[in-house]
Amino acid sequence: MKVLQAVSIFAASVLAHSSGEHHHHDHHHNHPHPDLGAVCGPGAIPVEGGSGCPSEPELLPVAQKELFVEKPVDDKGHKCPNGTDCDYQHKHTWTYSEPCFKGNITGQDFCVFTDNEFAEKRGTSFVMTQKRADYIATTPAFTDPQDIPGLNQDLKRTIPPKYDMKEFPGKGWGLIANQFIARGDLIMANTASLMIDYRVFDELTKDQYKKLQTFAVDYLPEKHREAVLALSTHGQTFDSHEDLVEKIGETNAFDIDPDEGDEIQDHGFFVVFPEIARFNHDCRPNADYYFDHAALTQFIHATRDIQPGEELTLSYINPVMLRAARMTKLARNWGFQCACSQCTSDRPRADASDARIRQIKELKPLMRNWKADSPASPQMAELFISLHQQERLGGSMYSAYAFAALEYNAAGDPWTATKYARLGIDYGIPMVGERHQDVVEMKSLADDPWAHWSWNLRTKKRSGWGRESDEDEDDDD
Ligand SMILES: C[S@@+](CC[C@H](N)C(=O)[O-])C[C@H]1O[C@@H](n2cnc3c(N)ncnc32)[C@H](O)[C@@H]1O
Repeated sequence: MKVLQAVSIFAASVLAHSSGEHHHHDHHHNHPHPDLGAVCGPGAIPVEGGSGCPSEPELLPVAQKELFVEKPVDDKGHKCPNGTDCDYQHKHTWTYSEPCFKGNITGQDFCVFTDNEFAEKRGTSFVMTQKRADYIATTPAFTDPQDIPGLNQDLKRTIPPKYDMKEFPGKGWGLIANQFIARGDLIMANTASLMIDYRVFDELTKDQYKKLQTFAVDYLPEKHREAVLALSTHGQTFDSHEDLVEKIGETNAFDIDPDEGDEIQDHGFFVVFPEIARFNHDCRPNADYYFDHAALTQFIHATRDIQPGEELTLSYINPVMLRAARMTKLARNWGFQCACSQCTSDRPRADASDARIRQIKELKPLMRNWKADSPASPQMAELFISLHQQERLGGSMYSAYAFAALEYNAAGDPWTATKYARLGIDYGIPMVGERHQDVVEMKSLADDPWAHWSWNLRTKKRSGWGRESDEDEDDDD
C-alpha cells in the first residue's frame, strides 16, 4: 500500500496535503502519485493527498520565500533535519546493519538497518543506504524519544483502544469503533516498522530486494515481527518465507514522501505499520493519515464524527478520482471489487458525483493561479467548499477552507478570511499536522490578515497595481 502525502495548496514545496493515498506499491516504479501528484495508503495505502490519500497540489504566489526560514546547512552543503544542528558524521548504533547489495545505478550499498531499542524497544528496520539510515537516525524520534510519548499503544495496550478488530465478510480483518470518536480525534499513532527506500526496487534484482526485506522483518523484536507476519496477503498462501514477506509488503505498505531535509528528494519510502494496516478501504473514509518525519510516525485521525459500531476506514487511493478510475485502481493494486457506498451508488448519483469531482479538479488550478487573469473569487471558493461537503471529502476540507480564506482576503474581506482560516486550522491540524505549511499559512493569515501576502492581492492585480510583480511570480511557477 502506499500512502499519500499531503501537498500544500500553496507553493509547490509548500502547502500540500498529506492524506494521501494508500498507494499501492508497484515494485518497479516510485511512481509519483498519479492523480493529484500525491500518493496514498496501505498495500500501498497512500500518501498522495490526504485522506488517506492525498493532498493536493500546490500553489503559492510569490513572496512567500521570506516567510520560510532557511534551515541551517552543514559544511558539505546538506540541509540539517528539522532545523537542528547538522550531524552527518553521526553514525547510529544499529542492532543489525547487514546484509548489503550494491545498487546498479548509484553503485551505493543498500543494506538492512535494524534498531531494536527504537521506540521503547518496539524496534524498526530500514532497507536503504547507510547515509540515509544515519540521516533518519538524527531525527527527534531517535535523538529525543521523550518528545514523542504516547505512541504505539497498539502493541502495548496501556490505554484502551477506541476500536476492536473484527472480521468483515469479503474484506478480511478490519477495525470497528467501540466508542464515539469525534472529528479530529486521534485514533492511532505508530512509528514505522519497516521502511524501504524506493530506490531498492529500481537498483537491485528482485531476489536481492526480497532478501533484504525479509531480513528486515526477521530482525525485528519477536512481538513486532509476528504482527508484521500476520498481516493480510489478500487471501494468498505462500510456501516461501520471502514470497510471503513480499506479498505482505505489497498489500500493506504506504508510500511516504521524503522528509524536507533529506538530500534525496526523488525517492520516497515504502513503509509498513502493522496496526494501521488493518484499516480497510472506503472511498469516503472516516479516518485519514499523515506521516510526521520528526516522530517517524504515521498519525490517524477521524475525518468526521464516528459512532460506535462503525467500521474505521482509510482511502487507499486519492479520493478525488472518478468512480471508474477508483475502482480500476483498487482492483489492480489490491485485488478487490470496491463495494463502498460511493462505488455502488446508482447511476444518476454516481454521475452527479463524477461531475462534482470534475468540477473540483477544474476549480483548483484557477484558485492556485494568482495572476490578474484568474477568474478565482470568494464565490468560486464557496462553491469549492460546497463540492467538498457534497462529496464528503472530510480529509481535504481543510484545504477548501484555506482556499476560501485566501480568496476572501485577496478580495479585501479580512473577517470572512479569518473565519475560513480558523476552520482551515481546526480541520487541518488532525489531517496534516500543525507543522504542515497550509496550517502554518492559515495561522499567519488568522493572526493578521492585513499583513498576509494575500491581502487585497486579486483586487490590486485586477486594478493594474502590482502587475509588474507577475513577472517575478513566473519564476516561482
Ligand atoms: C491493508 S489490508 C487491510 C486489512 C485486511 N482486511 C486484513 O485482513 O488485514 C488490505 C487488504 O484488505 C482487503 N480490503 C481492504 N479494503 C477492502 C474493501 N473495501 N473491500 C474488500 N476488501 C478490502 C483486501 O484484501 C486488501 O488487499
